[in-house]
Amino acid sequence: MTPQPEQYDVVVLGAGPAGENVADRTRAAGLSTVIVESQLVGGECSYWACIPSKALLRPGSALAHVRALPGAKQAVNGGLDTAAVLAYRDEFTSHWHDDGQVEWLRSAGIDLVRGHGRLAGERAVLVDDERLLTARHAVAVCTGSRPALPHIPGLAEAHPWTSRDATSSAVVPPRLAVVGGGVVAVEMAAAWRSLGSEVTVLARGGRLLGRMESFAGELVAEGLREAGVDVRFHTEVTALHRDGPVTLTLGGDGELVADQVLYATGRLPRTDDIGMESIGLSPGNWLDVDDSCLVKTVQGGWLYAVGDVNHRNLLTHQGKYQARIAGAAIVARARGEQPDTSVRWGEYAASADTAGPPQVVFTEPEAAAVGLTLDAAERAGLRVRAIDYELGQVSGASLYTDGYQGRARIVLDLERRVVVGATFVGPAVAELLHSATVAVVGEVPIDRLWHAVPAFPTISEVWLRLLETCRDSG
Ligand SMILES: Cc1cc2nc3c(=O)[nH]c(=O)nc-3n(C[C@H](O)[C@H](O)[C@H](O)COP(=O)(O)OP(=O)(O)OC[C@H]3O[C@@H](n4cnc5c(N)ncnc54)[C@H](O)[C@@H]3O)c2cc1C
Ligand SMILES: NC(=O)c1ccc[n+]([C@@H]2O[C@H](COP(=O)([O-])OP(=O)(O)OC[C@H]3O[C@@H](n4cnc5c(N)ncnc54)[C@H](O)[C@@H]3O)[C@@H](O)[C@H]2O)c1
Repeated sequence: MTPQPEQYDVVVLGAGPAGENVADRTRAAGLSTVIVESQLVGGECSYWACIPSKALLRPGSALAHVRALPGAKQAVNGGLDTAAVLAYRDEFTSHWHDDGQVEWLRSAGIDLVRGHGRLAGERAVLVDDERLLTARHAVAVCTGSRPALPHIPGLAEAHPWTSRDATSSAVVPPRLAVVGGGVVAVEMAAAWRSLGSEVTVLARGGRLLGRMESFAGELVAEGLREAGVDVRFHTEVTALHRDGPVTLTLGGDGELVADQVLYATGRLPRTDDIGMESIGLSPGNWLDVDDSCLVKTVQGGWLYAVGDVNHRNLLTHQGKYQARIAGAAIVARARGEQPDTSVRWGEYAASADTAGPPQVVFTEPEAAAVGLTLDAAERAGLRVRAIDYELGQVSGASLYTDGYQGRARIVLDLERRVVVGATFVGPAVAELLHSATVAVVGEVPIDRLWHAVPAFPTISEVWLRLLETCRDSG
């Protein structure tokens, strides 16, 4: 029997950072809003991704900085306290309980329905076949993504770790093999190495962090190797066999035995079991959206897809940004307005998604980038120039740690004389990134940047050095 419909203005499917922020915006504007969640309110980010991974990484990076600082290093008598690091991580995930986030929903006036939601035709979501939620104005699909595992003989039987296990394990594997050369691979390799695992990274390509400038991957590989990680390139895993430990067969390069293997080989959309067929769409695909996150192939202006599930940028801050834009568009359309989603940097267009989003990789050294790489800018047809500077030559950096190593690059658009991309790699560069984001998004003319004076002696003085290098080299 079909349950009685419960009508809301907005139904949000998935309570990760994207879903929470859509709901926040629509509810704050006075639209009745319900959110459906099958696991924990807060999503992957809070419990199996950003938060636990950064809690695992931070102690190792703090220790590395102290160990590189004369006077302070003498105070260090041992390594990390593994139990204390894992306890710190567990605190940050609230021991995998979502009471705090449920309370936030309640205080914001957003209704929560727990269970697995599926679209049930236009403007309707059926939860566990028990409750039927209908939406007067919009349904927002915010179901996120999950790890993609390749088809390799023996992989399923080897019970590999995915990002979920790598961020929540209570046990440090003595030997950890990490397959992949992207962000999850390098961050988790760094974290578990700092906790004592013998880590081997198996990258099938010739570099790490393929979406960043190539020097970022090179410096991160160097940092991993200095920490004792065995980083191997052009290495393909062709089969796995678990017999207690797991044996990985490496195409053309023998075998590797490990206690655990992490597969960090990208993501798939969680759209395979959300009722896509009920609205004429195929399950299992990323949802293609316009700049206000409205699903392009669905008529009637009621279906939005926000966050990882639309594949624009798989990052929490971009999902939250899209949610603010989509929320504004839903509210405007609910008021009968026609929001103009074509205005770049306008209220209803997630333009920053396509300008190159900011991202920090929290390894040691950190890699932080925003906007276009030199290659991407050239491929986009821009006439550009890269300006590089060694970060270790900046006073603030040399004071930060002894023997500071790092590099900065800005990509300058020679026609418009604005910065279209920036990359910083080095210890503690994460907090530098927002200065670059403001310069890129604000399209600040390089002549005006001379007046943005960085304080002495901070690492930010690299901006001045980059401008001087640009001037001196014509
Ligand atoms: C190890 C790791 C580390 C990361 N670190 C960072 C970082 O430092 N910074 C950063 O910006 N990004 C990071 N990311 C990426 C970030 O986690 C994602 O971009 C972000 O979580 C996406 O948010 P979302 O709301 O789209 O989806 P999710 O966080 O995946 O949330 C989706 C929610 O929907 C629920 N759901 C799914 N299907 C249904 C259904 N049918 N019914 C009901 N509920 C459903 C899920 O249970 C989940 O709670 C990391 C990712 C990984 C894997
Ligand atoms: N600090 C952060 O911002 C942060 C941290 C972690 C994850 N994330 C986000 O999460 C997303 C997922 O991260 P990820 O590292 O899983 O994906 P990714 O796309 O960054 O990297 C996937 C890696 O796996 C490799 N790969 C793919 N298929 C393979 C196969 N069959 N065999 C061997 N290697 C294979 C790719 O070449 C690549 O090196 C990313 O888009 C990232 O933006 C962000």
